[in-house]
Amino acid sequence: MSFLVGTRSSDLAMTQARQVRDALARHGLDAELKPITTRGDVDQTPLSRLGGIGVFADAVRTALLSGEIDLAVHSLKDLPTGSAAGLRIACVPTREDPHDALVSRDGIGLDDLPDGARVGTGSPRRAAQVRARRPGLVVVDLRGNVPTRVARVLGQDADLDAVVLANAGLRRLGLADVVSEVLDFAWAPGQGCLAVESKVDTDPGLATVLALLEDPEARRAAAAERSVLEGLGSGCAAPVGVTTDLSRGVLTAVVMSLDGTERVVLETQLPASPEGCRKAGLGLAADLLAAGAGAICDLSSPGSRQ
Ligand SMILES: NCc1[nH]cc(CCC(=O)O)c1CC(=O)O
Repeated sequence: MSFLVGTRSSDLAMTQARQVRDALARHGLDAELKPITTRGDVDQTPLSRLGGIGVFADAVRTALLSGEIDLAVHSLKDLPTGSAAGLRIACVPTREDPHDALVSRDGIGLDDLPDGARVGTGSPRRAAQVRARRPGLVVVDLRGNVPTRVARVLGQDADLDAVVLANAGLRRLGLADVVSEVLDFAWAPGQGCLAVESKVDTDPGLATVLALLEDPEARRAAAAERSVLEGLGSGCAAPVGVTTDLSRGVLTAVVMSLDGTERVVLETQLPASPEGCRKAGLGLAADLLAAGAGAICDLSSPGSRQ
């Protein structure tokens, strides 16, 4: 019996799904890839207007529920925080680097770009962080898959001086060489993690193997980080960044104004269980709101959280 692994049709999504397929094969399970085109791949409207949450995941989840595929491989940060009826995140494999990366020409770092340089990102969080660090730079809205975005800086018709992308996506695509600087920005909740989703009542043999691919540390960090967004009620066009330091057991969250001039930063201790981590993240979100996070940006509007 061969299982069908569904994912978005982008290079990155297919590469991620291939990794999961290969891991299943190492445990003796046969699986094939099935690309699924989503609204987020077809529509080039800025994510902050498209109603970001779930834009990439919905079509893949529908295919999973209908039995067209047996597994869905998502970038965890693109999954809506609420659970989907009948589905579960069967495993969170070992996390890639969660940081953002700057891609510029000649390896120029963020602090060395000249004032007026044009930096591309479609993420309000990344835009706020770039503006906070370098108010003299011009942030340009950007969509498209990872290679397309890199080409805006390094391609023939380059029109930007730099772009900010997830280091995880670049590394998975074998593009680590183009990175000029790994940024110390607070990252998007779940960035660098995959979520392998199945039906609650999936094949028991498949469920057993998926449990072997689980990285408990990645699951804890993902649970903590995602619950911050859940607690803020964010979709989120709101610039929300997090960092998790599992060795110290600390989750930090930052809510920024879009122009990068204001921020509220708080941290909390993480307990051992994923459910405890989720509660800690929800508590941190409540504390952020009590500290005025809702006054510096619109936390409720839908949009990108890349
Ligand atoms: N929103 C698009 C998206 N979803 C996941 C990744 C990269 C991989 C990851 O963050 O795990 C990206 C590209 C990016 O943010 O640059």
